[in-house]
Amino acid sequence: MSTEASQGREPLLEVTDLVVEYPAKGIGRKPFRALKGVSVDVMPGECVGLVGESGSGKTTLGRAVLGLAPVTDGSVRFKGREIGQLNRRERRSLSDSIQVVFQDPYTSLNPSLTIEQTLTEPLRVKNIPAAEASARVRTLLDQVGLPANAAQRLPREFSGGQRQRIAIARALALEPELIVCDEPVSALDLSTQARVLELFKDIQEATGVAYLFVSHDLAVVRHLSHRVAVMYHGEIVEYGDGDKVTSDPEHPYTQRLLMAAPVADPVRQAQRRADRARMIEAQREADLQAGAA
Ligand SMILES: Nc1ncnc2c1ncn2[C@@H]1O[C@H](COP(=O)(O)OP(=O)(O)OP(=O)(O)O)[C@@H](O)[C@H]1O
Repeated sequence: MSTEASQGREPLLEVTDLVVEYPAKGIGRKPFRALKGVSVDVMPGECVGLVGESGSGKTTLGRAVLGLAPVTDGSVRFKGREIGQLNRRERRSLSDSIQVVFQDPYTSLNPSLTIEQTLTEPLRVKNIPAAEASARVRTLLDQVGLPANAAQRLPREFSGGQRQRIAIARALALEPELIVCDEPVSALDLSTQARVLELFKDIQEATGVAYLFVSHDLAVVRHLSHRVAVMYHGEIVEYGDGDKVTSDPEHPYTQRLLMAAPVADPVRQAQRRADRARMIEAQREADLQAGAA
């Protein structure tokens, strides 16, 4: 099913029968199959919500889209190209086209860089002249609802919601076509969540960027997803129109999710996600450096 705006167009992202296995921990043990044949697609300018409980495989799917998961079988195609078969130059260009926003705005920003430095870093790698980069920073700050004087300040001077706006601005710096949003509002209080979700929506309307929006919270994905995929134990059990899936689900698991309480141990969950976000960021930076070399 496609959104009205995207009818007749090719998918931006096409994941087909994807299997991801993590290596066995210990001799004689089997690899752990985190994704068991997952198919999902995202059209240009669309938001596809990926919802499911902790451990269902959402982050693994997001990592596979970024080319960072051990794909055992199936395919991940971006604009028709198999991600695993890209050469170094193509991978670098993919890093520009697919960006990521993580859950924790406290750990995803470098505390020693000013906001201007944070936002110009990806532009510097692309050899964009300093004056042009500065102008771009002003535009990005405006786009995410922050004042121009935020540029000279450090992340610690901002609230969680403001930091997430900065992380979104950084993701937008290279004008990506797709942003993988990995629980981007889960660390925020409810009213801040609502404002940041509105921002995601406004940005999508203004720029036409597509989102793969990962969340454990059905209420969050409902807010901006055109389509919703529900994950359970490494499989997609329900996939379709966002309103339908989030208000009148067919699968018993989605029905339970609709009634479910939030995560049992949010502190542990946040810690695990922060660790993984750091790992993903380090891998992407290593990729970028390797590409720039
Ligand atoms: N690097 C890894 N090595 C081994 N197993 C892993 C690895 N990363 C994730 N897993 C396992 O794969 C399964 C899916 O994990 P994943 O993080 O994708 O789920 P999730 O739905 O995003 O959960 P959460 O919301 O808690 O992050 C889990 O059982 C997890 O323990």
